[in-house]
Amino acid sequence: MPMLQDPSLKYKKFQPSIKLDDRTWPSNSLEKSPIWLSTDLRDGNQSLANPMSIEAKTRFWKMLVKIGVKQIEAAFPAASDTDFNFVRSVIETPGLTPDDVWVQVLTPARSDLIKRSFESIAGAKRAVIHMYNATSPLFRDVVFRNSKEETIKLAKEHTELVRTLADEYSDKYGTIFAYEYSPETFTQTETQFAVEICKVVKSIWKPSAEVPIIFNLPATVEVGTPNTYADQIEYFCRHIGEREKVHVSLHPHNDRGSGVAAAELGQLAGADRVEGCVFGNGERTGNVDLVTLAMNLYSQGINPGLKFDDMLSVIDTVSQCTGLPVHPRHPYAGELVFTAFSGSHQDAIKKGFEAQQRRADGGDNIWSMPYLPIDPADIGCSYEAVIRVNSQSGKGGIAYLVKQILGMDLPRRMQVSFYQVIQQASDKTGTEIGVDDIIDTFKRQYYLEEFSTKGRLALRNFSLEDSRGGGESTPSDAEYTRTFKGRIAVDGESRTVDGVGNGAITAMLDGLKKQLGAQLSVKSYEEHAIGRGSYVQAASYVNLSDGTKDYWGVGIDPDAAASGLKAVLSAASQACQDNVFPQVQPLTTADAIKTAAAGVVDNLKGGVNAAVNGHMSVNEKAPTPPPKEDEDEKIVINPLDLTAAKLTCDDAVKRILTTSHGYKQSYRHTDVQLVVGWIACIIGGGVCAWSYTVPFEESKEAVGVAVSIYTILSALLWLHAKLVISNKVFTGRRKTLQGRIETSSVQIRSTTIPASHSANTCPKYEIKLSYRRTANGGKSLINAKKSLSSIPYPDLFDSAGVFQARYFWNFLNKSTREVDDA
Ligand SMILES: CC(=O)SCCNC(=O)CCNC(=O)[C@H](O)C(C)(C)COP(=O)(O)OP(=O)(O)OC[C@H]1O[C@@H](n2cnc3c(N)ncnc32)[C@H](O)[C@@H]1OP(=O)(O)O
Ligand SMILES: CC(C)C(=O)C(=O)O
Repeated sequence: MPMLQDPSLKYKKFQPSIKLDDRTWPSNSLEKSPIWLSTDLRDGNQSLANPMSIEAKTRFWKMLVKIGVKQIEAAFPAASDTDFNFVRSVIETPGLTPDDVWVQVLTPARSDLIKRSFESIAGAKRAVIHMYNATSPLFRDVVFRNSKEETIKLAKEHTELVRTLADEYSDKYGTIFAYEYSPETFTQTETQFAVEICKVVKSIWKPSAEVPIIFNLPATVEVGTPNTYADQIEYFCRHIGEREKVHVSLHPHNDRGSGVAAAELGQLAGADRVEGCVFGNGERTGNVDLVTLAMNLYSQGINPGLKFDDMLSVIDTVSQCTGLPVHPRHPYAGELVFTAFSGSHQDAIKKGFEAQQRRADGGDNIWSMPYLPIDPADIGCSYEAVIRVNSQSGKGGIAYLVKQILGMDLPRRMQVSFYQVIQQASDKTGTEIGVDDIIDTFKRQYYLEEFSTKGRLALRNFSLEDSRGGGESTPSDAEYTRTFKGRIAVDGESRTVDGVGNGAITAMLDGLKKQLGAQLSVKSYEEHAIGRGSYVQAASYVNLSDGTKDYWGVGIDPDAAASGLKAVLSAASQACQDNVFPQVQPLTTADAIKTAAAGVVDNLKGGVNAAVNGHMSVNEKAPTPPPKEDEDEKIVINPLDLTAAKLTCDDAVKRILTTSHGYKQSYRHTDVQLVVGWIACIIGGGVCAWSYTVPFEESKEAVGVAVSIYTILSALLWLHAKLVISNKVFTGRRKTLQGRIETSSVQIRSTTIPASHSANTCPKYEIKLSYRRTANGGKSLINAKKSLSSIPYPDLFDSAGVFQARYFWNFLNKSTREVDDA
């Protein structure tokens, strides 16, 4: 059937029954959090194709308690045995329901169902009996065929029954009862009539200010704009009377998509309490979303009283218990809600983070960030998700990622240049380019880290000599010259290069011109430090020109001059690809193979030279920055003490995996050891102490048994340490959201090989890594791998025994990347 040209032939405009010209709610603002009631396990549950099992409800309940909900509608206990038994279990299971949590149950105004509901909450500490009957004209006429008087009578008589039973159960079990009454379909009910029926209910229940009666005013079906709801709420609040003994509660549904707005305006209009579901599950379009409401308050600087600092685990629990996914655009929780793909958004966010950091350094922590209403870190989301790159992205976003991951702050013009490289790749595939691909491309393009020997030109070693002219006096710039002498690998073949200039870079360019015929000049040069303290490195960016085309190069080195020279060779290597060096012929395939082989040989030679000369050639290591905590702390050990060296590395493994990689360490093995150890001590010590107080004849048997138990437990402890813990230094898990929730678990064992110093072999730190990635709560295996890697201790500790956290960080990252390639 087509949509109607004139929908008024079928649909009537919603007309509220009251006119509130002196409404005050538009001038109010939200200042505090409401009382929250989660109806996930009732309204949320009754609307599922497959209602939750007791196990799922229990898991959900625990999560609700953990995030701080104090009133939870557990079930419609008269509906089914599952619901009834679940209510029994939250009351009877020790530790499941803290003393300050109210267990709420729902019943219609029907005496058999009310009685059954009371049976379900017998023995509860605090219980809310929630009774409803529909009050709107449509329901009165069509569903119940009741007059207004009969409708009031229904509510009155069943409230009397609730009152009687509440007194009875209270006397018997000491339960504190609250009563919630819902004139169901409130928004479609004449508001005056809703007030009238609630006044009758109140007069029977006789509430107190200590335990107020709850009048829940549901938008059972959302039929009007949120302002009409707010008017109805304000009218109700003004006319209900004894306001201090009444909690006005909102129960918005979301049929028009404005459930959140209705709940917020309803609070402005005087409501004290909100009923809803986590992520807005519930009948049809759902109940109002508690996460959005709470986080809206949080983003205005108001503590919502609910904790969502581990949003991923909340998503995990809710989606697994309900079988409903969270939409990627869901406010605050969706996979994409803190992510920018588009260039102008990325640019603004990049600048925003830089400005935020500057303000934070000056002590101002107020969040003020383009496009991001809250700090993703507050709800446990990583910044890595903030910027993702596709064909809509711009230079700013790409530069942001390079800065976040490599610590390199690219000059503006270089951002444009590298952006073009990424743009081309992204245009070609038409898909998103992952962060790893961007970083990999960056390192390949500029010959960094593992690609440092892949350029056609690479620095082996060098020396710089100053010549100052002018005798004793300070030389002028014109008099000051520098001589560069060094070995440069040209397609893997070492050549001597020397040249003179007014600085290191011009001196090297002079050498390249003389020995390789390269006509290159510097257009711009910038450098900055990466890291702090003893880990500081220089990052250099140089822009060279051959007269027609520009080439960018990057260098990183602890020594500023070496970093500048590496940047020159990085740019010159690219110029080589364009054949601007007459003496460097284009590579043939055979050449390429030779070059690759020479690269390997050079690496080996480098190692030998390093061993002989006591230092590495300058182009061999350019590690990325370690986590900040590592930079702040300088760890020094006796470099000959292999145990200390191993322990330092073990500690670094734990620190890096928990901070940089976001793993949560599991302490299960330690807990087992502690518990068994304590039991052994308590039994052994206790029986020994007791045996002193009685004659030997009486105690000898018990002492014998205690000694045997102690010995067995000690043996078990030893076996557990030997066989299960063995060399395990880290076991951890982390959850990530990649369109679905994925769980990665990692286990690392470490050893020193060989275990002691030997004349022929350099001692190494070796790690065995086992990795598993699963989805679907562990049911679907995505990736499971093992790897073995090692690194010589002399690479990790300098001659003074200072731990090189940066190198270790690179080593560990490389090892984890090898297994986590899915
Ligand atoms: C807006 C809401 O979300 S309200 C909560 C809704 N949740 C649920 O319904 C989930 C649990 N419900 C159930 O398990 C069942 O519906 C029960 C146990 C409550 C009742 O089951 P049944 O007795 O089989 O009745 P049924 O489900 O068909 O309900 C409709 C009947 O109840 C009657 N009814 C509804 N409310 C009342 C009331 N307050 N007093 C008396 N009768 C009522 C209806 O008039 C209808 O009676 P009829 O069959 O004589 O016409
Ligand atoms: C029982 C009532 C509060 C209800 O769920 C509704 O009206 O939506």
